[in-house]
Amino acid sequence: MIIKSTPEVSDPLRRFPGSIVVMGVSGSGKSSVGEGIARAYGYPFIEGDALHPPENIRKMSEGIPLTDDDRWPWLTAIGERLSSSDGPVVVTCSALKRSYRQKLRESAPNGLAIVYLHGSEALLSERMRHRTGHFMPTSLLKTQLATLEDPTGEENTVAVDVGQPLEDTVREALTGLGRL
Ligand SMILES: Nc1ncnc2c1ncn2[C@@H]1O[C@H](COP(=O)(O)OP(=O)(O)OP(=O)(O)O)[C@@H](O)[C@H]1O
Ligand SMILES: O=C(O)[C@H](O)[C@@H](O)[C@H](O)[C@H](O)CO
Repeated sequence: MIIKSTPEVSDPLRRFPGSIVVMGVSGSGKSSVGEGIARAYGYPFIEGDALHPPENIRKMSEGIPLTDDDRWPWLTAIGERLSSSDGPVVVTCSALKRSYRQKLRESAPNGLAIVYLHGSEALLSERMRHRTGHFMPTSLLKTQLATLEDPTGEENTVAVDVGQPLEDTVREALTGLGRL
């Protein structure tokens, strides 16, 4: 008897053809997971925090939350990287509000997937407390969570719970991207 193989429901190595934004509040794992996705796909990795104007970094370091006006030039800089890139890239950006994500989507010429990393406040603050040499104080996590507009259900969006080992988080993100 010949058993016809069914097509894979989800192939983690089926690469999303456009760029990918890895989003979430501070400490949700954007850099770690973004690097993992970029490595798996062979796409360049862009650390969104490196595109902040120095004044934004100074504010956050002092425990002052950013405003829309602070974030807009930063989102523009990230959008420029998306629009000027020759091929798809993976970029990290907290992208807390729907309007911010809309701006990023409009900047990506070949479509944009969003990987949304989420976890409990207790878990995220614990991870932030344990990392060293990062400018972002744990005290800002509360305002990050208060500002966050959940992207679940938006176009080309994959939500991943980060309450699991990093490799599993990356694998789940790749599986979700493979389904888009
Ligand atoms: N399953 C996991 N998924 C993601 N990150 C994890 C996981 N387990 C542990 N971590 C750790 O959580 C910490 C926060 O991750 P990371 O710095 O990548 O977050 P981030 O969202 O980029 O933060 P920020 O926006 O503040 O720069 C790191 O120390 C990372 O190693
Ligand atoms: O949107 C914001 O309030 C900020 O940009 C932050 O989210 C940081 O960029 C980042 O996450 C660093 O910890």
